[in-house]
Amino acid sequence: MSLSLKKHHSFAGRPGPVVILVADGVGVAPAGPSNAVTEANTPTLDKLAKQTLYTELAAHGTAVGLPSDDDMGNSEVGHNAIGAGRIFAQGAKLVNQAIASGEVYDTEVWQQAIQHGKANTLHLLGLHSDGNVHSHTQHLYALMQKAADQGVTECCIHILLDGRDVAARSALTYIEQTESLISKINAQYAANFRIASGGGRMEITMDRYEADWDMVRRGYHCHTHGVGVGFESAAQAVEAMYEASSKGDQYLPAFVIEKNGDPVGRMNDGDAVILFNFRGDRAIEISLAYERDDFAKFDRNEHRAHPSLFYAGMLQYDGDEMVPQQYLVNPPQIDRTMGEFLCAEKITSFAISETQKYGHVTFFWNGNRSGYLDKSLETYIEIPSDNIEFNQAPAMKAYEITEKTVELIESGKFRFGRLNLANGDMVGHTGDLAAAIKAMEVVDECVAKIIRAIERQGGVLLYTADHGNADIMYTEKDGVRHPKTSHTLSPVPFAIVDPLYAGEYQLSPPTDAGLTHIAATTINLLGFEAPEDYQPSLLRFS
Ligand SMILES: O=C(O)[C@@H](CO)OP(=O)(O)O
Ligand SMILES: [Mn+2]
Ligand SMILES: [Mn+2]
Repeated sequence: MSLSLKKHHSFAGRPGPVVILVADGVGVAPAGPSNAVTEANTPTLDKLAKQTLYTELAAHGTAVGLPSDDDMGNSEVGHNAIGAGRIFAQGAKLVNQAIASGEVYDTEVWQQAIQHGKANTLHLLGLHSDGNVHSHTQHLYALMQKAADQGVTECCIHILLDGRDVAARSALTYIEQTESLISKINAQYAANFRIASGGGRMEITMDRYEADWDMVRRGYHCHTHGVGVGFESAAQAVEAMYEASSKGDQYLPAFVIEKNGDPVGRMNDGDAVILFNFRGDRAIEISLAYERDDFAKFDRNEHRAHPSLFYAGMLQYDGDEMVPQQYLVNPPQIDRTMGEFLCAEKITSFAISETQKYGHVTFFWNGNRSGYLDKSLETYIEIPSDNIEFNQAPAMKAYEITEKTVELIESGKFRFGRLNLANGDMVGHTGDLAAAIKAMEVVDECVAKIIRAIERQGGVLLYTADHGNADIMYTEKDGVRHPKTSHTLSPVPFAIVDPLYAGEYQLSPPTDAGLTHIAATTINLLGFEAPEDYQPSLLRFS
């Protein structure tokens, strides 16, 4: 199918650029003391929610290609949906299907992993929860059971504690479930399955967008060479770390399970390693560390020589850079994204965010493609994020992103642009209500500044979010508040700020309006008819 767009039948577009502002993690939930969005003083956002050109969009579950409507949204599926204008079955669903059909075990990669596991040891590494954003323990359990059924007796599980997609201190629940399957398998097959190492996902292994390679270094040495504080069991490790500080699971340090002072599961030559995460952003760096011969981001031989391993991912996390080379399930094939259509029409555009969300407005936006679609038309800008817990600096880099965005809008060089303000999400994940309120006030100020630039240029601003987070900061049970660090199932706001608006169109959202409807809407506002197979525009033109 061709990538060219037809001129719109009635709307020629505005003189200034169309800009999409994604306020990451800012959903719409009932007002109340746990809602940082409504508790914050946000005059600009309040005004947007009251205008006629305002609606709310579904941002979770089947509307964004997840297995069920119990699945909260996340940045990957949210930005994929906004950029692609259609619903694609996402990693979580594709892995469920491949496991249910047994297809995953027919792959050459699985069979080779089993050969290595039978001759040596199979290592399964990944995020250890049922959050279904990066991974799901049911996937881990299916792989463990199948490996055992196929004759693997030596298997090490390396667990990354979550507390970010699930309750802040829920690691012990998942450890208990995993230990119980381990006991069952070990009894059934006289096998030696065991948890070998672990640590909090924001402390080791799962860095993204090269924000902090040291995290990956710590995780690599922990899982591979057994470097970390030693404990007799994972439960004991977590209990001891809970005693020692008030940190949630995501921030707990690296630990190693030892027997008589020796790690129970170092990686050795000839072993197989499977990373069972399905989402890409936080899986790419550790994959590079395991599979690239010329890897140079840190010294893998610092403690012991880097072993020769058979490495595979659950999915291929980056199809352009082919990371990893070996994988079990084909990733979603997201084609014909909005960016490709706009480039084909020679529309100039910018994308900007800080490191933590930079790949969201580029890689995820473009259907998981690395790099520029067309460098002569696009400008991508990354403002470096700080490596701290973001409740300590809830403004993050929002002011810097805003200042640069205003400059890009006013340069007159761009017809389209998108930016992501990370605050609602990254501060929301810390579970710190006061900081999240502050974060929302910063977002409000930044939105106001961007609106003024749009007004000066006669452009259009689309204000929205990719999923909820800051809109529910705690839950309450028996009078006790439990911080909620995860995303929410909330819809997200969608407001059009069009200073030259003269009634040329009305907002007319279908009942199932979701993030995938933004692309066609944007294309209309740029003066084109949307591609026929896109989810329909939210606008009706008179
Ligand atoms: O931090 C992350 O990796 C996820 C939560 O697991 O958040 P987001 O989808 O907003 O990037
Ligand atoms: Mn997000
Ligand atoms: Mn998030």
